[in-house]
Amino acid sequence: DPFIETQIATATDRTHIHQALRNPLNALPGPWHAKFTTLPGVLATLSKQQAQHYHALHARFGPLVRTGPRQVFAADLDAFRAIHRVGGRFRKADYYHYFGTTEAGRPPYGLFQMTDPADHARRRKLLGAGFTATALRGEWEDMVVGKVEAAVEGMRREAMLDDEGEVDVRKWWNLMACDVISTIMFGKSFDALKAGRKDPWFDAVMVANQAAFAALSFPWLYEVIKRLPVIGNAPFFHAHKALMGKGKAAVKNSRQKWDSNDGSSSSSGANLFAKVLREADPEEGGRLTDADIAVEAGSFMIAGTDTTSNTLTYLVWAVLSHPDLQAALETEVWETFQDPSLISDAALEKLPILHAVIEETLRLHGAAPMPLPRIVPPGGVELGGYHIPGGTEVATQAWTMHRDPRFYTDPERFDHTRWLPGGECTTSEAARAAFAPFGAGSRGCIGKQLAYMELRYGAAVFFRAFRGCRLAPSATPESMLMDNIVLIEPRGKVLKVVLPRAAGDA
Ligand code: HEM
Repeated sequence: DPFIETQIATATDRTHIHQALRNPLNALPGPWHAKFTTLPGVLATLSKQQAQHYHALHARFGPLVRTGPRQVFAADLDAFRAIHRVGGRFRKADYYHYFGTTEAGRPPYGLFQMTDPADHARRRKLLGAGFTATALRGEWEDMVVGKVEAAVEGMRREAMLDDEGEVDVRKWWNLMACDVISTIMFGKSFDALKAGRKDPWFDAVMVANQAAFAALSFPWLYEVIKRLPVIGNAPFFHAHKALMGKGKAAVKNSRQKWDSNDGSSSSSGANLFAKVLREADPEEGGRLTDADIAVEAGSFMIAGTDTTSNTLTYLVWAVLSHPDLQAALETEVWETFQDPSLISDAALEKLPILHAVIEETLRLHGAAPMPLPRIVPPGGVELGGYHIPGGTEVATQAWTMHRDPRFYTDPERFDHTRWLPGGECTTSEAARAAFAPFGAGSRGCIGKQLAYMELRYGAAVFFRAFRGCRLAPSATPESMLMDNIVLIEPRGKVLKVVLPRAAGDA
């Protein structure tokens, strides 16, 4: 069994002490145990301190740190550029195979999970056309507006029913982001906003993620337990089946006739794939099987929901924590759009304060600041003055790049003025180059323009509707501490805001 062979090879590699002593990575700075194990990073991840753990190692050991027998972290601009350069030969680590809706680590892989550069380039070409700003504005902007307005309306309703006038904005941003991406992927929204709660599909995602993490971190144990009678039947090992089952709806709606989709349930129900398949040349289109569509639909749901909604949540938190900024943003959106019919994504993009607030939120609270592991190409590379052998895993993380005082003055401080004309993020080449909330290069976020559209509309419609809102007493800095396993989330899980009583009348 090739799988068992790989596991034995990996385990032997980890435990062979004499091999560890000959490793060229021994020249790199790092904790002593990095020669033998990656376990401290796994444990930090389990305690939701993934990016923070590696950040602390950078603070202690510098921009290049060895973190495991064959694992290195880099936080230098040159190293970052080399690793993520378009056309560069660093491929994604196999780790990504564990982030899908299929059985842990098993194909078929979606765009996010693919590690083979040629496979990825083909798939990206096929799907990418649907995610440019122009395509999104032409095909989905009205739908996004509808979902954002429904979320803000839901917040208003919930606050009115609450004695203190409080509402959990994180919940509503999450439902909004879910309905947006499900409409694009499935042709029909999951209707989370209508139901007022997350679709049960996400429960299966959570269980599948836990199984994937177990399979990745403790492969032997996982494979053994999975094969045991009774316990091997536990939902933990089978959550992926429900996810793939739901994916069939995406397949069905990819066969619908594509015409300008308004995203409502009454439209044809055509989804992104209907357009992709219609426009791709038959040979390329033919490469997208039913299973591929089901996998992509699920994978985009995962990549496109909590990311955007947690970023919007932190945006509201950051703005309400700075009353002068709140007043300035409220005035900007209110005065520019006294006539709400003038609001459009293209117009929102031009608002300086809104733009600056979004960028600064993405710098300090971007939802995906985690390590992005890549594999050093055969022959090895020079990084930060050290030779890194081919096959080494090397990771960069936005968490550290975005908090580096070499690139940003007083980096931990939320200061949107950095992004205003003349601010350091518009004048400093290094500040711009280190900013990578959506990753970089050919594996950068395909949903970046959609995320910006949701962030712009979400923030503008919210601060226009709820002028003078404030943080609820429960929204303390402790409750908003960032936990991180891949994505960030507030430790308190909710962000409660007190809405003004006559909110939304405007
Ligand atoms: C604020 C919101 C978002 C943030 C911060 C974010 C961040 C990221 C990052 C850092 C990566 C690179 C991962 C890596 O290199 O390992 C990525 C990739 C990706 N994102 Fe996003 N994302 C966001 C929203 C979205 C949305 C809305 C979608 C859905 C359309 C999406 C879909 C994807 C996909 C499919 C990839 C893989 C792209 C590829 O490998 O070609 N993301 N995202």
